[in-house]
Amino acid sequence: MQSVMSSGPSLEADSVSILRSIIPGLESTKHKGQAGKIAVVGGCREYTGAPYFSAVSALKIGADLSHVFCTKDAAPVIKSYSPELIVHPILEESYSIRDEEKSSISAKVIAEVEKWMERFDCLVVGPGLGRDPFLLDCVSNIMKNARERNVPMVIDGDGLYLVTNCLDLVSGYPLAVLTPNVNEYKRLVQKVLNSEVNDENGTDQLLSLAKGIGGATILRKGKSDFVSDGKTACAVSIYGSPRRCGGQGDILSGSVAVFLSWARQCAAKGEVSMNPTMLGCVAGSALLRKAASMAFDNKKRSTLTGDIIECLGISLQEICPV
Ligand SMILES: NC(=O)C1=CN([C@@H]2O[C@H](COP(=O)(O)OP(=O)(O)OC[C@H]3O[C@@H](n4cnc5c(N)ncnc54)[C@H](OP(=O)(O)O)[C@@H]3O)[C@@H](O)[C@H]2O)[C@@H](O)CC1
Ligand SMILES: Nc1ncnc2c1ncn2[C@@H]1O[C@H](COP(=O)(O)OP(=O)(O)OP(=O)(O)O)[C@@H](O)[C@H]1O
Ligand SMILES: [Mg+2]
Repeated sequence: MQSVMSSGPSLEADSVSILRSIIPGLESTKHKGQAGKIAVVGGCREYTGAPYFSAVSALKIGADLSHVFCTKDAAPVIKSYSPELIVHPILEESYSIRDEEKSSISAKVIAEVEKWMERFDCLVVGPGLGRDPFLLDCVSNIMKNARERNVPMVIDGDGLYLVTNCLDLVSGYPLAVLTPNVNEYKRLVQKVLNSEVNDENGTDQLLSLAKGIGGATILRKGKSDFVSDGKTACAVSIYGSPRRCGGQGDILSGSVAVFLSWARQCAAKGEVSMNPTMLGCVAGSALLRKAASMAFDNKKRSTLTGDIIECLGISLQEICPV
C-alpha cells in the first residue's frame, strides 16, 4: 500500500514511490499481452506524428502491443515510422466519402474496432484525430462501445474537443481520464463550470471540474501537472524541461494508458488502495517529466519529442531498475 501524497501540507505526489509500486516485474512466466495492450484512436491527413508518439511511447514504457486506429490517408505514413505498431486504416473524413456512404462506413468502423475492443487494456482517444464532424461521430460510437465494455479511456487533443461538446460520453465514467493542456482545460472549465479558469483557487476548481464530470479523472497539464478524480487532488512538479516542443502531451497520453492499466492490475490484487486512474496519471506525468529533463540535458535547445521518447527507457531504469 502506498500513499499518493508526500507527507506535509504539499499537494506534491510521491510519484517515485507510485511508479515503483505499479511497475510490474519482468518474469519469464508471463505471456505476450500481459504487460498491456493499448490502442490509440487518432491520426488523420494533417496529423500523423501525434498518434505515433502516443502509441510508440506505450511500447517504450513496456506495453506488449500497441494499435493505432486512424484514417486511410494517415495509415501508410504511420506504418512507415515504425513496424512495431499495428495500424488499422479504418476512419474516414467527410472529404473522402459521399453522403450516402456515411451510414455504411460508420457501421463498418464500429464493427472493425469492436472485434478488438475486449483485448484492449486502455484506449487513447484523440492524438492527431482532427475535427471532421463525420469522423468524430464515428469516434463517439467507439467511445460508447469502450464504455459498455468497461475499457478505460485516456482522452486528449481533439478527443477533448469532442468530449467538451458531448460530455455524456464521459460523464459518470470513472475509467475516463482527461488530459487537457491550457486551452483544452479552459474550454472544459467554461463548458462544465460555466466560469473562467481561476488559478488562485486552482485545486478547488479542478476538484469541482472532476466532480462536475461525474468522477472522471483530470490531469491538468502545465508548469506543474495537477490530477484530480473529484475526491482528492495532487500535483507533479518534479523534473521537467524548459523546451516546449509539440508532442510531449502525446507521450504523456500513451504513458498514462500503460500506467493506469498496470495500476488496475495492482488494484485487482489488493496491492494499491488509491484510485488506479489517479496513480496512472501521476506515474505518466513523472516519467514524461524525467525523460524530458534527461533529453534536455543531452540536447539542450535542439531537444525534440523523439529525443524525449528515447529517454523513457533510461528514466524508468533509474527509478525502477531491472
Ligand atoms: N506532430 C504532430 O502530429 C502533433 C499533433 N498534435 C495534434 O494537433 C492537434 C491540435 O492540438 P494542439 O495542442 O496544437 O491544439 P491547441 O491546444 O488548441 O493549441 C493550439 C495553439 O494554442 C496556443 N497555445 C498552446 N499552449 C499555450 C499556452 N500554454 N499558453 C497560451 N497559448 C497556448 C498556441 O497558439 P500560438 O502560440 O501558435 O498562437 C498553440 O499553437 C491535436 O490533434 C494534437 O494531438 C499535437 O499533439 C502536437 C504534435
Ligand atoms: N510550462 C511548463 N513547464 C514545464 N513543463 C511543462 C510546462 N508545460 C507543460 N509541461 C509538461 O509538458 C507536458 C505536456 O504538456 P503540454 O501543455 O505541452 O501538452 P500539449 O499541449 O497537449 O502537448 P502536445 O504538443 O503533445 O499536444 C505536461 O505534462 C507537463 O509535464
Ligand atoms: Mg495535446
